[in-house]
Amino acid sequence: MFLAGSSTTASIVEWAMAELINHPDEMRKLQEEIRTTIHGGGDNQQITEDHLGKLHRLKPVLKETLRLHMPSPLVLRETVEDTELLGYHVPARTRVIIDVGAIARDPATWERAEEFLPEQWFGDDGGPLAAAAAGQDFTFLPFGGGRRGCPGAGFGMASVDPLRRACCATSTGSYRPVGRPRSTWMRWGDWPCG
Ligand code: HEM
Repeated sequence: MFLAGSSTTASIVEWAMAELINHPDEMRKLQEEIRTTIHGGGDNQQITEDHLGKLHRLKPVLKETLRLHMPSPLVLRETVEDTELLGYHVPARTRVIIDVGAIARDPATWERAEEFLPEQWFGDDGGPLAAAAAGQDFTFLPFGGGRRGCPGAGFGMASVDPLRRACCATSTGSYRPVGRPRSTWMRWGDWPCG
C-alpha cells in the first residue's frame, strides 16, 4: 500500500513539473490560477480540499500528464472464461497484460497522441478525473479498473500540494529540458512567482 501510493504520486508530480517546464505558457496559466484561487491576492499559502475543486486548469494538466506518463502502464489480469478477442481465441485462466500506457497514446484515439495538450480535457464535466478514476473510460485507464482497480485514485490525485508549491518555487536552480539547446535552459527563479 505504501509503495503503491507513494511512488505513483511522486512520479506524476515529477512528470507534471517536467512537462510544465517544457511548456512555459501552460506553467504561467497554471500559476495564475493557483495564485488567484489559493493565494486570493493575499498571503494565504494553505491549500484545502475546497481549493482543489476550483483549480480547473490543474486537473487537465494532471490528466494529460497521466496520459503521457502513466506510473503503472501495464495492468495484469487472468481470464475467467474462454474469450474471442480480435479473432484470437483466449482460453480461460490465461494471464494477460493490458498495455494501458500504449492505449493512452494510441493515434487512433488521440489526434496528437505524443503532444502535451491539457486543453483537450477542458469541458470534460468539471471533474475530469472522475471517469478515469472509476475505470469507465477504456481509452484512458491510468488507475486500471473493475474490482482490482486502484483504490487510491482519489487520494493520489488530491495529493498535489507539492505541485502547487513547486509551481510557485522562487528558489534558484536550473533545469535543462532534454533535447533543447542550452540557450533555452530555464532557471527556477525566472518563473513569475508571486
Ligand atoms: C497517481 C497515482 C496513482 C496511480 C496512477 C495508480 C495506479 C494504479 C494502477 C494502474 C493499479 C492497478 C489497477 C488494476 O489492476 O486494475 C493500482 C493498484 C493499486 N493502487 Fe494505485 N495508483 C495511484 C495511487 C495510489 C495511492 C495513493 C494508493 C494508496 C493510498 C494506491 C493503492 C493501490 C493499491 C493497494 C492497489 C492494488 C489494488 C488491488 O490489487 O486490488 N494507489 N494503482
